[in-house]
Amino acid sequence: MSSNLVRKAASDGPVLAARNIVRRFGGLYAVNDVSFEVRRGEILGLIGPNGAGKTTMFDLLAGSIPPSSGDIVLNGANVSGDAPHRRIRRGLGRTFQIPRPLANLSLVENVMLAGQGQTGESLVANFLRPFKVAAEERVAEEKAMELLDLVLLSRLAHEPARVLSGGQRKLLELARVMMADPEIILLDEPAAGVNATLLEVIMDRIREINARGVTFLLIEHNIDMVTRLCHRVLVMASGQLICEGTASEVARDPRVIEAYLGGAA
Ligand SMILES: Nc1ncnc2c1ncn2[C@@H]1O[C@H](COP(=O)(O)OP(=O)(O)OP(=O)(O)O)[C@@H](O)[C@H]1O
Repeated sequence: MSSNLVRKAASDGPVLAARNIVRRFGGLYAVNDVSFEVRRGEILGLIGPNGAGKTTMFDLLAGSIPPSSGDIVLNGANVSGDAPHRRIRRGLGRTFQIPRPLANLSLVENVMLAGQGQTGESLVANFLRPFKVAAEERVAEEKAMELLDLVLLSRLAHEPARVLSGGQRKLLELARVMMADPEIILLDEPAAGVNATLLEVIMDRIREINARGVTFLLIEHNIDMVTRLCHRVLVMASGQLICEGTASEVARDPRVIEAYLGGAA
């Protein structure tokens, strides 16, 4: 892949930061005063027992829901009030636990659809500037093919997405999210429902994309994957951040053991 598929860092500080984030659902504090920073270039894991608040935290970071209080800072800019598409433009990508590609479109079309701001998106522009639109589409297709190559799916590029296994859908999702040149990708349970062989491929691809300068924050229940992949790990329980450190540090922490064995910390 050419290096121009990875955008240049906008600043030297943390890529993403949560500052005293609170999110209530009625009387329930799903996220309760959580602060952390995602360092540029790292693979950071977010773990915790069921109901800890991890998915809610992702929804808050991506802008799907607003915080009750606190701030989200992306590349030094406070984006707490920004809609998801504005955060995508600022370099934040997100994948979902269960990817839902458009089943009847080819893989390359699915990846191209994730592209941003092409002239062809406007009907008027399409009519007035057909050559520009065609040229942009060619560039987008080339980039989509490069990304499919990166996730080892290029031989299936023109097959409909419905032929893919669960694990291959996760790889397609990685290519889709890369189409917008993210600086950081939020990965929601990349190992869920994936067979052991494909899991190795997914880990290898995440490492490769990370080596090209993309930062990752990932929610994962597969502790083996977290241990092998993540440079650092955050642990949430009952809406709070209870511990952070390397995988082996957090595994030894009594608060983490208590959270997993005894329910809430
Ligand atoms: N839209 C909502 N309305 C009400 N309560 C919610 C809502 N979303 C999440 N919750 C509650 O917030 C808490 C945190 O849920 P969340 O899904 O963020 O946990 P999680 O750590 O992602 O869990 P899991 O590992 O099971 O996915 C839970 O008690 C959940 O029931």
